[in-house]
Amino acid sequence: APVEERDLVFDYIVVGSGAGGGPLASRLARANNTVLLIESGDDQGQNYNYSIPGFQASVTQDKQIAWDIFVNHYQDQSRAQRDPKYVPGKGILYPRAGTLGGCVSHNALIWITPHASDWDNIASITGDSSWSSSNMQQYLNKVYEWQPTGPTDPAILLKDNMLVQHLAGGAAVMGLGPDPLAAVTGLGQTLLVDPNNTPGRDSLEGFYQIPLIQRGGTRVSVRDFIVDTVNNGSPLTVRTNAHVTKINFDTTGATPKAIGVDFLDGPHLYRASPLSGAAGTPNTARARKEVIIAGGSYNTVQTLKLSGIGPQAELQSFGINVIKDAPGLGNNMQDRYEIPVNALHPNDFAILDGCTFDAKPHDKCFTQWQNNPSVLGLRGAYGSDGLAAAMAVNSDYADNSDIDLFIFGGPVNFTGYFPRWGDAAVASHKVFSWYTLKAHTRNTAGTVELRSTEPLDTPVINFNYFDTGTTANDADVKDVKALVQAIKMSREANQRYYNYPLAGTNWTEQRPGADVTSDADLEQFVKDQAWGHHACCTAKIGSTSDPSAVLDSEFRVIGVDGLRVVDASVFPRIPGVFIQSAIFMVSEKAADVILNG
Ligand SMILES: Cc1cc2nc3c(=O)[nH]c(=O)nc-3n(C[C@H](O)[C@H](O)[C@H](O)COP(=O)(O)OP(=O)(O)OC[C@H]3O[C@@H](n4cnc5c(N)ncnc54)[C@H](O)[C@@H]3O)c2cc1C
Repeated sequence: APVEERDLVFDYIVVGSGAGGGPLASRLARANNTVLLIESGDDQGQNYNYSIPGFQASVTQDKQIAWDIFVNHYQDQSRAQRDPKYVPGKGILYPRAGTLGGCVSHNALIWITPHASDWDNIASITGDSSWSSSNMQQYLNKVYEWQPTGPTDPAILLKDNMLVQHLAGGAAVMGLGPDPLAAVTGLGQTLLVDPNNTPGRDSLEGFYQIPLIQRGGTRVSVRDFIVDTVNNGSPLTVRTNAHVTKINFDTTGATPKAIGVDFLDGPHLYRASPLSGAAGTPNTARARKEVIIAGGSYNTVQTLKLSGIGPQAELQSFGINVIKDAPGLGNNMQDRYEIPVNALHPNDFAILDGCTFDAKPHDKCFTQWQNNPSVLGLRGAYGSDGLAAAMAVNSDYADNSDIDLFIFGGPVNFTGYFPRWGDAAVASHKVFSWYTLKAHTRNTAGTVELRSTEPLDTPVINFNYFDTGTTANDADVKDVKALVQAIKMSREANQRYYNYPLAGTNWTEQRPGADVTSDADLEQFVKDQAWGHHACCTAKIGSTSDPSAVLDSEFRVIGVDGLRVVDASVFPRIPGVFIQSAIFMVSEKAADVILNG
């Protein structure tokens, strides 16, 4: 064989370097296995959009990083059009990242660890007690070996009196309102409370700081763990600018066995990238032991389907040779629902003075961030992701005692995702948003289907929101009503702002808007304008007797040898409040299962 081909034989091939693939590939290589990590994007670690937490909105627009995926919340286009974020002919923008570190390299950095019930549910579905919450704790400890976390320094927030007024209003709604005369110091105390490390935190309502994946005000995460793994001499080969098109199987035995992948070399090949257009150069790699797919909830499904694993009828309709009928693949997709309350002031928030969010010489906040490289408290607004603190709530519609509403606030004009949303989020310095993330959503009706057999095409993604999705046991009604409760709490926080007269100006509500008051109108607002960004569960782990399960409890694709999936798609039910910590833990667990059986 030519030298090149011999070079591309590894113990393990991992496809995708995000939350699922990055830690796993690093761990396998640190245990002295040769690993090929194939990533469609490239390394943007030196790009300020990556490293500055305050650029978490701008980074999703960075052409070097962005995968602009468009999805349908509703298939009925007349209904879809009710959302001002809708783009005719395309749908709703769902930002993804094609870069080293995956979406962890462009996300909002928020670090909230999963609920115990998330893991105990998998243990109970599969009968595999290694998924119990008590056993999963060790994997969180392993994540903390490489993942630093910490909140924004409260001192930064407390310098802005108008911001203090708003946050104190939120604390007051949660029964933790400081004495109006000592709002700054009282709020300072409240903001020391860590939502991940408070006893009983899964169900403890309160007002919390928001931990971020950062060290000293710089984003640090999966990308850095991968780079450190290469630099410490572990046998990890990272092949960036390489897009996997197909998994190859040996079908001579009784069970098909994954033996490698075909891929295309070249930058920005995937058509979700604004820089796409090139066709790439075909290449192939072989795995001695296993192939692990970690392309994320959309791309893992696409890659498996193109390779002959998926619902038989769908594969046959595209003329794809069926390796394994997996009726559940691409179904069961879940996501949060999120919704804002935006309040507009006549004047700017002081914390944003001089911030132009472009790292140009006139960007005073950038200069401050750059001149104080390691002291978080001195780095100013850009050391934060702009989201200051959160109300954690168990809504009246929750199925158990776990927190199911996370209502976070900050001086950001956030209304969801649409083209150039990142510019809109920071262009005005006059808007405060309380914005709710609904955890433990009940809709499992989302789907990812092939658009064509062209691997560089994006798939067709339907979320089937609310009443067009899961409706059994009033699932949709309860989710809507919980979100309406959150809007009311956000509005109450904005009212209580006036209890803390620190010279903040009067606000007017931009969205939902003063005229949207009845429950019926608020419910309609939620249905029209909610969005999500934690898509998951498209290749679920399940009991081997469940025909819709795609993976067994050890991440193996059921009915195929040498092939696992390790990313956001593996969850049977959407975990916790934020998802990256749960995926990192899954990735560490997968490494343990593969290395130690
Ligand atoms: C805008 C945004 C903000 C977010 N904010 C937060 C937050 O604050 N906190 C939180 O907990 N979660 C957040 N999330 C969610 C979280 O970042 C993702 O859920 C998580 O990164 C998903 O991990 P993954 O491994 O499944 O996929 P990804 O992280 O998307 O990684 C998949 C990787 O695979 C690569 N890939 C895909 N297909 C191929 C192929 N065929 N060949 C080669 N490479 C391929 C992609 O380029 C990508 O790098 C956010 C998500 C978004 C979109």
